[in-house]
Amino acid sequence: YKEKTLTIGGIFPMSGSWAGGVGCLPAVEMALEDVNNRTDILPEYRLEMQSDDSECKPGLGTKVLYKLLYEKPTKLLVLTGCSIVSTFVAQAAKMWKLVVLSYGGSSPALSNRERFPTFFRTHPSATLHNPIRVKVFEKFKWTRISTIQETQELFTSTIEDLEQRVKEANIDIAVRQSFLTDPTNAVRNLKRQDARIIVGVFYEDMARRVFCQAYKERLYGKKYVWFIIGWYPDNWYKMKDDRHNCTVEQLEEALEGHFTTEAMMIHQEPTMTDVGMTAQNFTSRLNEILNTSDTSLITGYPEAPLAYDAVWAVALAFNKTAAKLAERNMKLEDFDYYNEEITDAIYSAMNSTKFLGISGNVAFSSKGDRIAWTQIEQFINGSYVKLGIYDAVADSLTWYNKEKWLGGRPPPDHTRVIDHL
Ligand SMILES: CC1(C)CO[C@@H](CC(=O)O)CN1
Repeated sequence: YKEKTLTIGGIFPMSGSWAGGVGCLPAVEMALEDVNNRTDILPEYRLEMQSDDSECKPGLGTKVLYKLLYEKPTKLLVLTGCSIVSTFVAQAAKMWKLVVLSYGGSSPALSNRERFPTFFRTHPSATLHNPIRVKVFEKFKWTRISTIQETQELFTSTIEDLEQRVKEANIDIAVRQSFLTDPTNAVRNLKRQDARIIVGVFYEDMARRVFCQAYKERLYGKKYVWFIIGWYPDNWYKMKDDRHNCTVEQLEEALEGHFTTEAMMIHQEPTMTDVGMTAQNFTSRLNEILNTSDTSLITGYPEAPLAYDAVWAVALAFNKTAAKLAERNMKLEDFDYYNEEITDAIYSAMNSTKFLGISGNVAFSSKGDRIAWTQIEQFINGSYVKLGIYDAVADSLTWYNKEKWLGGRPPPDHTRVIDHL
């Protein structure tokens, strides 16, 4: 029992623009231990991993991939983190008939079966923020929206997806602004063009500059609603940053009442999952392994459930594939980077993944995208309050009626005659 070994490759960013390997590698190792302790999963095989650090750099990530491929034993699949590394690895991996599973890739560009025919991800695409944004626009009858984005591919393709969705909902994006490093003019133009309901997509360092400018332009308060990204670190606006000259109090004033959206990366119920523990069990085990009192300092900590579930998705897919291949008198260990039949079997097993993991229901769209729930919060008196949860599959929005309006009611999306009376 478990006398044979199957090996996968793992590429983890331990430093760089997203050092998510710090929180995710321990979660992957925990999952490998857990699946190898299960006698009902891969009873003939131990699942092992060879991994290395990409520093979230595509070139180094590619070098790690080649090392994994040219060193024995044969790898049956590769786990990746950062989007930028995943795009390089997933384009190369198909030449070795390898399935790639990302636990940390959020870029919408990865939802492309032409470029990435064997790619899957347990990390949701950044476009997952858009359906709940549209749902909330409809809830408050906002049909005139404005957008402001940092010119990065991640944000450009997220706004493109939003444009698509709002059009289908008969909502209009009346004002579009973008900036590279200095948002001053973009924010000024939003004010000039009477933007009211504003979706802002940028990294947290730019968010501080945007809201400092919003403070100066008075583009905040009871007439405005800002929607920004919800996965910035806690107290992101309090970080020391000499690229803007506002005080924390000024930023807090400009930020009062803003909404954030984010994908939910950990199961919200205390219920037992299909991986044999509750989300709380997972969290306490991980905290013990990380041996830290302040997990907010661990990059990749929020994404750790995605990494843990990625290993389970691999183990369950290999389990299914082993049985399928046996019908054709083939074995997983026959894989040799050329055998398309084995890749196809792994691909179709991965494609039909469906289990309740630590990160919630794990399932993939036809493009390999993670299907997940999203949540919306509001910044009220200096802290975030959960306003609602959206399940896009069931198209159901759960709303807690906790929102606060500085003007006592939802602001209109444009100037109305009565405003002048
Ligand atoms: C939510 C976030 C921080 C988005 O970027 C991901 C990293 C990436 O897409 O490269 C990790 N998770």
